[in-house]
Amino acid sequence: MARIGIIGSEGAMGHALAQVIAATGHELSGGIDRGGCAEKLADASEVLVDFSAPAALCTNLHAAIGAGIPIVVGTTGLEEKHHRAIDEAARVVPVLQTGNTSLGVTLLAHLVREAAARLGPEWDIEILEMHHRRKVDAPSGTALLLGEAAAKGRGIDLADKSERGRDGHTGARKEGAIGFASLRGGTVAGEHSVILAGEDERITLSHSAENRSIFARGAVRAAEWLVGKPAGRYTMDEVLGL
Ligand SMILES: NC(=O)C1=CN([C@@H]2O[C@H](COP(=O)(O)OP(=O)(O)OC[C@H]3O[C@@H](n4cnc5c(N)ncnc54)[C@H](OP(=O)(O)O)[C@@H]3O)[C@@H](O)[C@H]2O)C=CC1
Ligand SMILES: O=C(O)C1=N[C@H](C(=O)O)C[C@H](O)C1
Repeated sequence: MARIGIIGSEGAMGHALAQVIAATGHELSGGIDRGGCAEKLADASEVLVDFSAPAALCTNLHAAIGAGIPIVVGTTGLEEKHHRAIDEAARVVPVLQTGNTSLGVTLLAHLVREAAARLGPEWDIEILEMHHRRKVDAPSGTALLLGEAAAKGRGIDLADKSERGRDGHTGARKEGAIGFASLRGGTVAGEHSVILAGEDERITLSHSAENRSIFARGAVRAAEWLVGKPAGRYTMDEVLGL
């Protein structure tokens, strides 16, 4: 059983995490939100779970390093500089970052990679996501994770091929592009579809989150798995043995 500290504890994910921590017999060492002291929380914890905001990431990584404990980063909307900071931190403590902690999406990424690897670039890949009206980042972390999986399958760099935010006279679709589209509304917990569109046929690989408990369960599983691991950057694949 692990002593788990939550960053973003009053948020939607913070509440879902607290429920899973209680239900699984782990101990909640505390929680912070904006203005809270990450160092103090880290000192009281065996592992941190961060579902807050990108602006908090560096402080949270430093707190984990200061206390010498692992951290799960579930926050999305991360940029290149955040990934560099995660790589740096992972030299000192165990860090797991993912845009989606659920078993279903972790498996879906494998299926997407496999499909992209087997189908040629004449199959257009489009990623569609829908989330609740409160979501502040787009495309979702999951959509980007699925885009990375498709790009890996194709042996290309996503940054070179991604098409985001089409509007106006865009011109025809570029061969080999990976497109993203984001919808926002209501209370949708998370819908993702990867559409592979070929000549006269289409494959759609989809995942629907019915509520946030799937993310919370995955994050708590990742947290308990990380305790005692050597420094390094880990993935949900490793946690779930996929
Ligand atoms: N990887 C995954 O599987 C999942 C990832 N997410 C991601 O997790 C994040 C949180 O989602 P959600 O819970 O829905 O969002 P909410 O807005 O409901 O909660 C965010 C919480 O983080 C707090 N927060 C904001 N800034 C800071 C800061 N600088 N330091 C500490 N706490 C801070 C907020 O406090 P305050 O109100 O005071 O600003 C709030 O309590 C998002 O990036 C979301 O995309 C969500 C679900 C699953
Ligand atoms: O903000 C959310 O709610 C979610 N965020 C993650 C994302 O950006 O993909 C995961 C999940 O889809 C819910």
